[in-house]
Amino acid sequence: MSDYLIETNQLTKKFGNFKAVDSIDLKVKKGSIYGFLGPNGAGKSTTIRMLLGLIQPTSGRVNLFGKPLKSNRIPILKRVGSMVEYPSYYGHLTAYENLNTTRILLGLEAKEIDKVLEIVRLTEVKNKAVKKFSMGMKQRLGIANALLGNPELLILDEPTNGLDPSGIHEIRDLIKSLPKKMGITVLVSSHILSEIDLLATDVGIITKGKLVFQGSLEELHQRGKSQIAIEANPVEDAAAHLINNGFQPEIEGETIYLQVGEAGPAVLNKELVMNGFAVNKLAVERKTLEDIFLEVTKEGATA
Ligand SMILES: Nc1ncnc2c1ncn2[C@@H]1O[C@H](COP(=O)(O)OP(=O)(O)OP(=O)(O)O)[C@@H](O)[C@H]1O
Repeated sequence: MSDYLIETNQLTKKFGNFKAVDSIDLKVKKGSIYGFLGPNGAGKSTTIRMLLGLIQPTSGRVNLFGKPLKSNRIPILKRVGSMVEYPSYYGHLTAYENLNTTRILLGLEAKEIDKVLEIVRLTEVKNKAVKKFSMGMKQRLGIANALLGNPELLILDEPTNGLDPSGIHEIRDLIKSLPKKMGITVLVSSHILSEIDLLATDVGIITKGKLVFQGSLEELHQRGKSQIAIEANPVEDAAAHLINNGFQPEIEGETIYLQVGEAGPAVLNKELVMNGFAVNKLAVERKTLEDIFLEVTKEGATA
Protein backbone atom coordinates (compact mmCIF):
# COMPACT_ATOMS: atom_id res chain seq x y z
CA MET A 1 0.00 0.00 0.00
CA SER A 2 1.04 3.57 -0.64
CA ASP A 3 2.82 5.39 2.20
CA TYR A 4 0.67 8.42 1.51
CA LEU A 5 -2.60 9.02 3.26
CA ILE A 6 -3.42 11.73 0.76
CA GLU A 7 -2.21 11.50 -2.81
CA THR A 8 -3.59 13.62 -5.61
CA ASN A 9 -2.76 13.26 -9.26
CA GLN A 10 -2.91 16.33 -11.51
CA LEU A 11 -5.78 17.64 -9.43
CA THR A 12 -7.43 20.59 -11.15
CA LYS A 13 -10.45 22.81 -10.48
CA LYS A 14 -11.67 25.39 -12.93
CA PHE A 15 -14.31 28.01 -12.25
CA GLY A 16 -15.30 29.05 -15.78
CA ASN A 17 -11.99 29.58 -17.54
CA PHE A 18 -10.16 30.34 -14.30
CA LYS A 19 -7.96 27.57 -12.88
CA ALA A 20 -8.23 27.91 -9.09
CA VAL A 21 -6.25 24.66 -8.66
CA ASP A 22 -3.87 23.67 -11.43
CA SER A 23 -2.59 20.10 -11.82
CA ILE A 24 -1.36 19.52 -8.28
CA ASP A 25 0.20 16.31 -6.96
CA LEU A 26 -0.11 16.43 -3.17
CA LYS A 27 1.65 13.73 -1.18
CA VAL A 28 0.86 13.58 2.52
CA LYS A 29 2.74 10.97 4.53
CA LYS A 30 1.19 8.96 7.30
CA GLY A 31 2.00 10.47 10.71
CA SER A 32 2.99 13.85 9.33
CA ILE A 33 1.67 17.33 10.00
CA TYR A 34 1.46 18.67 6.48
CA GLY A 35 1.40 22.46 6.32
CA PHE A 36 -0.48 23.59 3.24
CA LEU A 37 0.81 27.09 2.81
CA GLY A 38 -0.15 29.81 0.38
CA PRO A 39 -1.26 33.41 0.13
CA ASN A 40 -4.95 34.33 0.21
CA GLY A 41 -6.72 33.12 -2.91
CA ALA A 42 -3.96 30.63 -3.78
CA GLY A 43 -6.36 27.67 -3.97
CA LYS A 44 -6.04 26.07 -0.52
CA SER A 45 -9.73 25.93 0.35
CA THR A 46 -10.67 24.75 -3.12
CA THR A 47 -8.13 21.91 -2.84
CA ILE A 48 -9.38 21.00 0.63
CA ARG A 49 -12.98 20.94 -0.59
CA MET A 50 -11.96 18.48 -3.30
CA LEU A 51 -10.10 16.31 -0.75
CA LEU A 52 -13.27 16.13 1.30
CA GLY A 53 -15.50 15.38 -1.68
CA LEU A 54 -17.42 18.64 -1.13
CA ILE A 55 -16.77 19.72 -4.72
CA GLN A 56 -15.85 17.67 -7.76
CA PRO A 57 -12.49 18.17 -9.48
CA THR A 58 -12.59 19.38 -13.07
CA SER A 59 -9.88 16.80 -13.76
CA GLY A 60 -7.34 14.72 -11.88
CA ARG A 61 -7.71 12.28 -9.01
CA VAL A 62 -7.84 12.19 -5.21
CA ASN A 63 -6.67 9.07 -3.40
CA LEU A 64 -7.13 8.83 0.36
CA PHE A 65 -5.73 5.87 2.30
CA GLY A 66 -4.53 4.47 -1.03
CA LYS A 67 -8.02 4.32 -2.54
CA PRO A 68 -9.79 6.58 -5.03
CA LEU A 69 -12.14 8.93 -3.20
CA LYS A 70 -14.53 8.89 -6.12
CA SER A 71 -15.49 5.24 -5.81
CA ASN A 72 -15.12 4.83 -2.01
CA ARG A 73 -16.51 8.11 -0.74
CA ILE A 74 -18.49 7.01 2.31
CA PRO A 75 -16.08 4.46 3.86
CA ILE A 76 -13.16 6.82 3.22
CA LEU A 77 -14.78 9.92 4.67
CA LYS A 78 -15.67 8.00 7.83
CA ARG A 79 -11.93 7.90 8.52
CA VAL A 80 -11.48 11.66 8.02
CA GLY A 81 -12.24 14.53 10.40
CA SER A 82 -12.36 18.07 9.10
CA MET A 83 -12.85 21.65 10.03
CA VAL A 84 -13.29 24.15 7.24
CA GLU A 85 -12.92 27.87 7.89
CA TYR A 86 -15.20 29.31 10.60
CA PRO A 87 -17.10 26.22 11.71
CA SER A 88 -20.78 26.84 12.42
CA TYR A 89 -22.38 26.19 15.80
CA TYR A 90 -25.68 26.59 17.54
CA GLY A 91 -24.72 29.52 19.77
CA HIS A 92 -27.55 28.98 22.26
CA LEU A 93 -26.53 25.36 22.81
CA THR A 94 -23.67 24.29 25.07
CA ALA A 95 -20.43 22.80 23.82
CA TYR A 96 -21.65 19.37 24.92
CA GLU A 97 -24.99 19.77 23.14
CA ASN A 98 -23.31 20.93 19.95
CA LEU A 99 -21.03 17.89 19.94
CA ASN A 100 -23.98 15.68 20.75
CA THR A 101 -25.70 16.59 17.48
CA THR A 102 -22.65 15.34 15.53
CA ARG A 103 -22.34 12.27 17.77
CA ILE A 104 -25.92 11.26 17.01
CA LEU A 105 -25.39 11.78 13.27
CA LEU A 106 -22.31 9.56 13.39
CA GLY A 107 -24.00 6.96 15.61
CA LEU A 108 -21.31 7.11 18.32
CA GLU A 109 -21.48 6.36 22.03
CA ALA A 110 -21.98 9.27 24.44
CA LYS A 111 -18.60 8.73 26.11
CA GLU A 112 -16.91 9.84 22.87
CA ILE A 113 -17.95 13.41 23.63
CA ASP A 114 -16.09 13.49 26.94
CA LYS A 115 -13.06 12.05 25.24
CA VAL A 116 -12.81 14.78 22.60
CA LEU A 117 -13.66 17.53 25.10
CA GLU A 118 -10.74 16.34 27.18
CA ILE A 119 -8.36 16.38 24.20
CA VAL A 120 -9.19 19.99 23.35
CA ARG A 121 -9.36 20.95 27.04
CA LEU A 122 -12.95 22.18 27.09
CA THR A 123 -14.25 19.75 29.73
CA GLU A 124 -14.68 22.47 32.36
CA VAL A 125 -16.82 24.65 30.11
CA LYS A 126 -18.78 21.91 28.42
CA ASN A 127 -22.07 23.18 29.86
CA LYS A 128 -21.54 26.78 28.80
CA ALA A 129 -23.43 28.23 25.82
CA VAL A 130 -21.14 28.47 22.82
CA LYS A 131 -22.14 32.08 22.13
CA LYS A 132 -20.18 32.96 25.29
CA PHE A 133 -17.01 31.25 23.98
CA SER A 134 -13.94 33.14 22.76
CA MET A 135 -12.81 32.59 19.16
CA GLY A 136 -10.07 30.25 20.36
CA MET A 137 -12.54 28.16 22.34
CA LYS A 138 -14.83 27.98 19.30
CA GLN A 139 -11.95 26.78 17.13
CA ARG A 140 -11.07 24.14 19.74
CA LEU A 141 -14.69 23.04 19.75
CA GLY A 142 -14.49 22.78 15.94
CA ILE A 143 -11.48 20.51 16.31
CA ALA A 144 -13.29 18.44 18.96
CA ASN A 145 -16.14 18.06 16.51
CA ALA A 146 -13.71 16.94 13.81
CA LEU A 147 -12.16 14.41 16.22
CA LEU A 148 -15.46 12.66 16.92
CA GLY A 149 -15.37 9.20 15.40
CA ASN A 150 -11.61 8.69 15.90
CA PRO A 151 -10.43 9.89 12.48
CA GLU A 152 -7.08 8.74 11.14
CA LEU A 153 -6.76 11.90 9.08
CA LEU A 154 -7.65 15.41 10.13
CA ILE A 155 -8.01 18.22 7.60
CA LEU A 156 -8.09 21.74 9.03
CA ASP A 157 -8.59 24.82 6.86
CA GLU A 158 -6.95 27.87 8.47
CA PRO A 159 -7.71 26.81 12.06
CA THR A 160 -5.91 29.81 13.55
CA ASN A 161 -7.67 32.45 11.46
CA GLY A 162 -8.88 35.34 13.59
CA LEU A 163 -7.20 34.13 16.80
CA ASP A 164 -5.02 36.19 19.12
CA PRO A 165 -1.45 35.00 19.85
CA SER A 166 -2.43 32.93 22.88
CA GLY A 167 -5.27 31.28 20.94
CA ILE A 168 -2.86 30.50 18.11
CA HIS A 169 -0.43 29.00 20.60
CA GLU A 170 -3.12 26.75 22.08
CA ILE A 171 -4.33 25.48 18.70
CA ARG A 172 -0.74 24.86 17.63
CA ASP A 173 0.04 22.82 20.74
CA LEU A 174 -3.17 20.87 20.28
CA ILE A 175 -2.46 20.04 16.63
CA LYS A 176 1.14 19.12 17.40
CA SER A 177 0.04 16.61 20.01
CA LEU A 178 -2.32 14.72 17.68
CA PRO A 179 0.08 12.52 15.66
CA LYS A 180 1.89 11.29 18.80
CA LYS A 181 -1.06 11.05 21.16
CA MET A 182 -3.64 9.67 18.77
CA GLY A 183 -1.76 8.53 15.66
CA ILE A 184 -3.56 11.09 13.55
CA THR A 185 -2.11 12.53 10.33
CA VAL A 186 -2.94 16.22 9.92
CA LEU A 187 -3.22 18.49 6.90
CA VAL A 188 -3.47 22.08 8.02
CA SER A 189 -3.72 25.11 5.76
CA SER A 190 -2.45 28.56 6.55
CA HIS A 191 -1.33 31.73 4.81
CA ILE A 192 1.14 32.45 7.62
CA LEU A 193 4.64 31.17 7.03
CA SER A 194 5.84 31.43 10.65
CA GLU A 195 2.80 29.42 11.70
CA ILE A 196 3.65 26.52 9.41
CA ASP A 197 7.30 26.77 10.38
CA LEU A 198 6.41 26.18 14.03
CA LEU A 199 3.88 23.45 13.38
CA ALA A 200 4.53 21.31 10.34
CA THR A 201 6.83 18.41 9.59
CA ASP A 202 6.16 18.69 5.86
CA VAL A 203 5.18 21.57 3.66
CA GLY A 204 3.36 22.16 0.40
CA ILE A 205 3.40 25.69 -0.96
CA ILE A 206 0.64 26.69 -3.34
CA THR A 207 0.41 29.92 -5.27
CA LYS A 208 -2.00 30.84 -8.07
CA GLY A 209 -3.28 27.27 -8.02
CA LYS A 210 0.13 25.66 -8.54
CA LEU A 211 2.12 23.61 -6.06
CA VAL A 212 5.51 25.31 -6.19
CA PHE A 213 7.23 23.42 -3.36
CA GLN A 214 6.64 20.13 -1.60
CA GLY A 215 8.97 18.47 0.85
CA SER A 216 9.98 18.30 4.47
CA LEU A 217 10.28 21.48 6.51
CA GLU A 218 13.98 20.75 6.69
CA GLU A 219 14.25 20.63 2.90
CA LEU A 220 12.53 24.00 2.71
CA HIS A 221 15.03 25.47 5.16
CA GLN A 222 17.89 23.96 3.19
CA ARG A 223 16.90 25.97 0.13
CA GLY A 224 18.18 28.98 2.02
CA LYS A 225 21.67 28.76 0.58
CA SER A 226 24.22 31.28 1.75
CA GLN A 227 25.11 34.13 -0.55
CA ILE A 228 27.68 36.87 -0.55
CA ALA A 229 26.37 40.44 -0.48
CA ILE A 230 28.71 43.16 -1.72
CA GLU A 231 28.24 46.91 -1.64
CA ALA A 232 30.79 48.36 -4.03
CA ASN A 233 31.05 51.66 -5.92
CA PRO A 234 30.05 52.19 -8.63
CA VAL A 235 27.75 49.20 -8.36
CA GLU A 236 26.94 48.71 -12.07
CA ASP A 237 30.61 48.88 -13.06
CA ALA A 238 31.65 46.52 -10.27
CA ALA A 239 29.03 43.97 -11.38
CA ALA A 240 30.13 44.35 -15.01
CA HIS A 241 33.72 43.77 -13.95
CA LEU A 242 32.73 40.58 -12.11
CA ILE A 243 30.78 39.33 -15.12
CA ASN A 244 33.79 39.99 -17.39
CA ASN A 245 35.84 37.87 -15.02
CA GLY A 246 33.51 34.90 -15.19
CA PHE A 247 31.32 35.49 -12.11
CA GLN A 248 27.52 35.54 -12.15
CA PRO A 249 26.45 38.42 -9.93
CA GLU A 250 22.93 39.71 -9.48
CA ILE A 251 22.19 43.30 -8.57
CA GLU A 252 19.40 44.25 -6.19
CA GLY A 253 19.34 47.99 -5.47
CA GLU A 254 22.83 48.94 -4.37
CA THR A 255 23.88 45.39 -3.53
CA ILE A 256 25.56 42.74 -5.63
CA TYR A 257 24.79 39.12 -4.72
CA LEU A 258 26.83 36.04 -5.56
CA GLN A 259 26.24 32.44 -4.62
CA VAL A 260 28.70 31.10 -2.09
CA GLY A 261 30.89 28.63 -3.89
CA GLU A 262 31.53 30.88 -6.88
CA ALA A 263 34.39 32.42 -4.92
CA GLY A 264 35.21 33.17 -1.31
CA PRO A 265 34.79 36.67 0.16
CA ALA A 266 38.54 37.30 0.24
CA VAL A 267 38.97 36.56 -3.49
CA LEU A 268 36.06 38.83 -4.41
CA ASN A 269 37.30 41.64 -2.18
CA LYS A 270 40.77 41.50 -3.72
CA GLU A 271 39.38 41.35 -7.25
CA LEU A 272 37.31 44.50 -6.74
CA VAL A 273 39.77 46.55 -4.68
CA MET A 274 42.70 45.75 -6.97
CA ASN A 275 40.64 47.04 -9.88
CA GLY A 276 39.82 50.34 -8.25
CA PHE A 277 36.36 49.69 -6.76
CA ALA A 278 35.56 50.89 -3.27
CA VAL A 279 34.10 47.95 -1.28
CA ASN A 280 31.92 49.35 1.49
CA LYS A 281 30.45 46.07 2.67
CA LEU A 282 31.07 42.40 2.04
CA ALA A 283 29.09 39.85 4.01
CA VAL A 284 27.99 36.24 3.84
CA GLU A 285 24.20 36.15 4.29
CA ARG A 286 21.87 33.24 4.75
CA LYS A 287 18.37 33.56 3.33
CA THR A 288 15.55 33.58 5.83
CA LEU A 289 12.57 31.30 5.46
CA GLU A 290 10.63 34.35 4.33
CA ASP A 291 13.12 34.98 1.51
CA ILE A 292 12.75 31.37 0.41
CA PHE A 293 8.97 31.59 0.51
CA LEU A 294 8.95 34.77 -1.58
CA GLU A 295 11.36 33.19 -4.00
CA VAL A 296 9.40 29.98 -4.55
CA THR A 297 6.08 31.80 -4.83
CA LYS A 298 7.60 34.26 -7.33
CA GLU A 299 9.18 31.46 -9.38
CA GLY A 300 5.87 29.58 -9.38
CA ALA A 301 3.85 32.62 -10.37
CA THR A 302 6.02 33.32 -13.40
CA ALA A 303 6.34 29.66 -14.43
N1 LIG B 1 -17.12 29.00 -6.25
C1 LIG B 1 -16.20 29.78 -6.83
N2 LIG B 1 -16.45 30.42 -8.00
C2 LIG B 1 -15.54 31.19 -8.60
N3 LIG B 1 -14.29 31.40 -8.12
C3 LIG B 1 -13.97 30.79 -6.95
C4 LIG B 1 -14.90 29.95 -6.25
N4 LIG B 1 -14.30 29.48 -5.13
C5 LIG B 1 -13.04 30.01 -5.13
N5 LIG B 1 -12.85 30.79 -6.22
C6 LIG B 1 -11.61 31.49 -6.57
O1 LIG B 1 -10.57 30.55 -6.61
C7 LIG B 1 -9.35 31.10 -6.07
C8 LIG B 1 -8.86 30.23 -4.95
O2 LIG B 1 -9.73 30.38 -3.84
P1 LIG B 1 -9.52 29.57 -2.48
O3 LIG B 1 -10.63 29.96 -1.57
O4 LIG B 1 -9.31 28.15 -2.78
O5 LIG B 1 -8.16 30.20 -1.98
P2 LIG B 1 -7.44 30.06 -0.57
O6 LIG B 1 -6.01 29.75 -0.85
O7 LIG B 1 -8.19 29.13 0.30
O8 LIG B 1 -7.51 31.52 -0.02
P3 LIG B 1 -8.24 32.10 1.28
O9 LIG B 1 -7.34 31.80 2.42
O10 LIG B 1 -8.31 33.57 0.95
O11 LIG B 1 -9.58 31.42 1.33
C9 LIG B 1 -9.68 32.53 -5.66
O12 LIG B 1 -9.30 33.40 -6.70
C10 LIG B 1 -11.20 32.51 -5.50
O13 LIG B 1 -11.74 33.78 -5.76
